[in-house]
Amino acid sequence: MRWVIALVALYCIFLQPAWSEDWPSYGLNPEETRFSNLTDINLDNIGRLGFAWSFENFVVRGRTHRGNEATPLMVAGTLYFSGPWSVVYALDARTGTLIWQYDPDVAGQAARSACCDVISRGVAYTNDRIIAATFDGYLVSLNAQTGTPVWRTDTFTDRSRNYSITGAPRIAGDLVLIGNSGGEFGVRGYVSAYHILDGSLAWRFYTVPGVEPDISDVSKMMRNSWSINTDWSYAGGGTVWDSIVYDTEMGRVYIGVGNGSPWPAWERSPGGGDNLFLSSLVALDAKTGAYIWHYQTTPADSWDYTATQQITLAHLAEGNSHVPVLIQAPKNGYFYVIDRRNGRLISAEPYTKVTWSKGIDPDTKRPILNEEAIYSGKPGLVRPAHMGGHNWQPMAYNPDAQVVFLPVLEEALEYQGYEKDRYKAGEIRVKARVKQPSSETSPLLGDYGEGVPHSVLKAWDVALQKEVWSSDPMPWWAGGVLATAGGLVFQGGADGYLRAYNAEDGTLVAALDTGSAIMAAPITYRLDGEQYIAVLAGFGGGAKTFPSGSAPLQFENRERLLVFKLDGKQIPKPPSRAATTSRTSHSQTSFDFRLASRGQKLFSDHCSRCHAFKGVPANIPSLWSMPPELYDTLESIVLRGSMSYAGMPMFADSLDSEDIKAIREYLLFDLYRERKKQH
Ligand SMILES: O=C(O)c1cc(C(=O)O)c2c(n1)C(=O)C(=O)c1cc(C(=O)O)[nH]c1-2
Ligand SMILES: [Ca+2]
Repeated sequence: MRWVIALVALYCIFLQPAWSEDWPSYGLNPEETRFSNLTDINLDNIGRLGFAWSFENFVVRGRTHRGNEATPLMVAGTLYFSGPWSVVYALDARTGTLIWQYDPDVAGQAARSACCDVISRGVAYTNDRIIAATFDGYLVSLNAQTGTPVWRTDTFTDRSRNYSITGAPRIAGDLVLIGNSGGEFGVRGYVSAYHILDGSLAWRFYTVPGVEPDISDVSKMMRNSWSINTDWSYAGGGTVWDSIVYDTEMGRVYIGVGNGSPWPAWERSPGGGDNLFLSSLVALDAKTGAYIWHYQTTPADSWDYTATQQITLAHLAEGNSHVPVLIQAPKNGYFYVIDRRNGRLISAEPYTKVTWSKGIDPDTKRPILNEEAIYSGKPGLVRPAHMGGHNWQPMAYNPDAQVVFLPVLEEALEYQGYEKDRYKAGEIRVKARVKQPSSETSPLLGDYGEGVPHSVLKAWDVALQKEVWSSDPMPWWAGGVLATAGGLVFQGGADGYLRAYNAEDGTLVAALDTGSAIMAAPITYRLDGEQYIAVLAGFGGGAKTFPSGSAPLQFENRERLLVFKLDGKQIPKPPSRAATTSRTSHSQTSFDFRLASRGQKLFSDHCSRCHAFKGVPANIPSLWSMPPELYDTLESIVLRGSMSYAGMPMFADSLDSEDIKAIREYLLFDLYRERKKQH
């Protein structure tokens, strides 16, 4: 008996992975499980969790606070993370003292290419280097001790298109991999691998065909899945904007590919076709980038059903053998288990209510399309909605229990085709719009429409492909997840709570009110014998307006890093939110109604993708509550970029002086009308 214990002890000392106390990569380990083996904080003492310290000194431009989506890294006592505008921070992980900060000075104009805020999901660490990707497309290697740049390389192939980067780079041996974003603007997706040593390009893989002739069998295979009438001025889409995973066992990387440009397949590729590799998982040789296999989750996608969501590597029993699998819950509502060796679909089951499809055909392994989801010539009511049943918010996987803890979005929206296609560089090019189900369509949802939108956390048995438990509903757009061997699952919420659940049965065991909406995933680390939980807070990203029940309706939306430990203190909250009322003392009293009505349309086409409509609370400043003098300087702001540093880009390529007069007329007329009503 004693030698068994000794062996176990030896195992613990020597075979414990090196990352047991650090958090050295985006998903904790190469498999990206986000399951930590730390147990100091556990089910018995979770009630004692409290506040340790916070870091609040983020680079903020102008009045606009942005979202925080990064997963911090903790390596040898230092925390590394990226915030809005791709600024990288290195902090003492015990105290929160800033060690260095690297600001890549992303041009404010780059915000023009943001579908979903100027955010960043994190950095990579390897051999005393921090590798960061900037929103405007550069990959930078920094000395981890000092933050001094070692090399910097431009990852964009075509700067006339609206590419951006929000995803975290991933390390694969001596290479670093990075994709990009812009699927909503008309770009051609690709992933690039660079040598860590000097930043030189090792390989690049395009996810959709280009305009050049096809030389390889893979590009011919892709091409054959697109119509010959494809309008390549949209460039196809297929951005690799989030998940890339390195399989150390097989020397491969798996990439998750995004939606097409434009969204409706019938507009994109008239005449049909699956449009490879949109909405697909693709396996590539890590050293060369050569194609190995793919599995397309949503053939001919028309709903922004990206397959960019987190990919986690696992092993599952199948008969008598152990199969290396990858698991993913993409936006489209199905949970996939795929054989890593060959891309074979092992199983797929809906993790939320799904209306666009009636299941996966067991023979063809393809989804069975529900024709009602097609919105050509009529609205299509679809669940999940375009933000997905699951978005970028990371999930966690306990490999022993074979259970995933998944942040799920419950939402249904109505899609409509949108003729607008006045192609100006820098405009959203999706040719579709989404709206709340109308009185005409919502009865069609039946019980599929109940209580949406909201968030839930689900425990999902990967082997059985079924739900184990589900949390109570939370405000929409809840955060990423961390699971620990202490029997706990952590998740932040838009309502500002950091919650801990009993992993086995989903009982809520702690709920700490931080006053700050949390979208990012928590991490945990251990230093000097003390376990910490750290999470970035701050609302933004693809969620533009503050959801009902969310913290920023009550407290100022601020970027924060919050760190917790046992027997901590009371959590300080941000200041109460200043009331934002429509107000101006502008003196204009007579209006040109035709001009104002044109302005309303221009606002909707160009401004509303960032600025919310009147009365809707959001973190991008409202155009209904500007200081009066700004209404008279709109032209210099919009056409000459006088506020571009703050992230209000120049629109001289798509709007002119007459347009600005119209937008101004609309806003001032609306404010005047309101003032009249009040008197
Ligand atoms: O197609 C794309 O290139 C692309 C990029 C991004 C991004 O990089 O943030 C998002 C999306 N799509 C997207 O569809 C989406 O729902 C989304 C949410 C968020 C976010 O940060 O909250 N980004 C993105
Ligand atoms: Ca997208």
